[in-house]
Amino acid sequence: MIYTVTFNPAIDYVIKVDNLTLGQVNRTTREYIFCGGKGINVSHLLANLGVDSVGLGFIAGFTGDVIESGAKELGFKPDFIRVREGMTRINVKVKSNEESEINGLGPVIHDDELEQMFKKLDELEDGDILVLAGSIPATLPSDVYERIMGRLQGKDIRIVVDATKDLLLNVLKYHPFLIKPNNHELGEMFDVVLKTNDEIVEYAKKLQEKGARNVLVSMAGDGAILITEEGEVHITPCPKGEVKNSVGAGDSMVAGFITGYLRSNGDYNEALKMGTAAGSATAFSEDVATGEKIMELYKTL
Ligand SMILES: Nc1ncnc2c1ncn2[C@@H]1O[C@H](COP(=O)(O)OP(=O)(O)OP(=O)(O)O)[C@@H](O)[C@H]1O
Ligand SMILES: O=P(O)(O)OC[C@@]1(O)O[C@H](CO)[C@@H](O)[C@@H]1O
Repeated sequence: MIYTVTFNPAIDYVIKVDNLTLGQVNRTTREYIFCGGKGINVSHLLANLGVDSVGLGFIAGFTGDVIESGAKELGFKPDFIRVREGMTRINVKVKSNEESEINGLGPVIHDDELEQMFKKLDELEDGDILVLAGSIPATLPSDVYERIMGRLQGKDIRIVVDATKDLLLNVLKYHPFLIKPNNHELGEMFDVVLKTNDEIVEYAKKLQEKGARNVLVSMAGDGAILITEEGEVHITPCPKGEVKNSVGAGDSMVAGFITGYLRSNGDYNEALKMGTAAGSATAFSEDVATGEKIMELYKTL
């Protein structure tokens, strides 16, 4: 089974505003509300491709209820832990002349609630896939991803981590199957600005030296570079199209990659192709892309 963990789910409130002006009343011209958070987006896209998954994470308050019922509608099994303090956040994504995001704090997670999550994850079995994606609420210890991976050591579980900076760097010693920084995040980890594909490959390999197995570096409209555990470098451009909402493109890429990898019995070219199709299909959609849209783009790659 594939399990996704979203420590800090969100309702994404995506609004379009003409010429956003700070300090004034602005009015939306379009608005959308989606169930979000990185792991949830991964489960959503997997469901759109007909792949089953279980969504784990913490929810709270009435916004948490929306996430729970939303998950069922989106087609994956919710197994969230309801926490007692605070509420699931609402993240605001403003599309104007520029794209801006305001991501909320999320609820307070107490030690006993975190322990419940550890217990659930202890039940994972050989052959399962675990996706740890997104930020963690400020009330949680910053080594929580490391602690999860440490507990699962010794089991044959492929772990995918989509996180930034120290959250990601600190788990590399546990040899995650896949990590997916974007090119900017990769540069930030080493305090450099990466401009060329050669530089991206060089720094992605440094993450492998630290323990990562496969490193997938996404580059928004410029495609992606995969460095496999065998040291092969695959570079893929991405399809061109009208970008409608790139929120969740990275999560879609992760879900597409997993689907392509599983369906082809471990062919990394296929995984990258499906990942690229899924990422771009979401960028060209208002919400996480449908299976039809993904397969349409996949055929063009
Ligand atoms: N403008 C675009 N045009 C075409 N494809 C895109 C575009 N933006 C994203 N994609 C697709 O989605 C993939 C992931 O995008 P990106 O690098 O923006 O991930 P990310 O930074 O993790 O995204 P996010 O945090 O918004 O989910 C890209 O490799 C590409 O396949
Ligand atoms: O605050 P985090 O956890 O880093 O990111 C949360 C988030 O921006 O990521 C998803 C897109 O990748 C959105 O659905 C969600 O709002």
